[in-house]
Amino acid sequence: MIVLSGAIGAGKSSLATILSEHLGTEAFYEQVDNNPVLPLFYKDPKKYAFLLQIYFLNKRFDSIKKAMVQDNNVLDRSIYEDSLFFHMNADMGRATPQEVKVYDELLDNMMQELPYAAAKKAPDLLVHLDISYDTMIHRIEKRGRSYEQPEQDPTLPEYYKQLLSRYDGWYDDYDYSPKMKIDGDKYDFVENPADQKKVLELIDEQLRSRGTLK
Ligand SMILES: Nc1ncnc2c1ncn2[C@@H]1O[C@H](COP(=O)(O)OP(=O)(O)OP(=O)(O)O)[C@@H](O)[C@H]1O
Ligand SMILES: Nc1nc(=O)c2ncn([C@H]3C[C@H](O)[C@@H](CO)O3)c2[nH]1
Repeated sequence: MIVLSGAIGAGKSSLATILSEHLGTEAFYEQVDNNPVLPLFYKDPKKYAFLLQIYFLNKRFDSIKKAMVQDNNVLDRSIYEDSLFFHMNADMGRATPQEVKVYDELLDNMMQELPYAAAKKAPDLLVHLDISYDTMIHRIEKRGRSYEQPEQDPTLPEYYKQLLSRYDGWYDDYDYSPKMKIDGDKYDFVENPADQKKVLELIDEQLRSRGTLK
């Protein structure tokens, strides 16, 4: 299983489609447009942060179990980033220490079950999409989900900046599997075929060296 990571609008869903088509495998997507809790969270984060987190945890676990059945299936966000989101929200006062404790223990407990539920516990490769704040805002505007737009809520730019700064440390500390970083500002793998080819080559190279691509 290949897992993609990156902030909001980094291009994970787009790359999951491109990469899985390239490898002839299946992509597993985060529940967004059909997620009933996400718009509630953006409207009232304090009330819904914990519920949203449990929603994502449940869906993510389900995707991991399905994705791990075959080499090189692609998951468009890691379960470890959910924890990054939740701890950031908790530090902003949107979840109580008790909720954090319940979440952390539940996550830990569920992760211990993974080797029984799936073939392997960790991904074969993490592909991190690194983007700047300007790119992030541009992509969020381009995609146009209403509840994510900065003009809906003046606190969102600060939320996005915090998220990006936490991602830097998160990637450096990540050690569950081999990892690689793609410069999401530099490579327009959505609209530029030469960039797309280059990004796929970079990932293929890593997969070959790990023995999951012949
Ligand atoms: N490398 C890229 N070059 C140009 N446009 C891109 C690139 N990556 C993504 N986009 C565009 O940016 C928007 C967001 O991309 P996408 O939905 O793939 O991001 P994501 O990382 O899955 O976001 P989220 O975490 O919110 O689910 C889309 O409109 C997509 O077409
Ligand atoms: N609070 C919170 N916790 C998560 O684990 C999480 N994962 C994703 N998201 C939000 C970001 C995008 O708006 C949208 C799509 O990624 O969903 C999250 N929000």
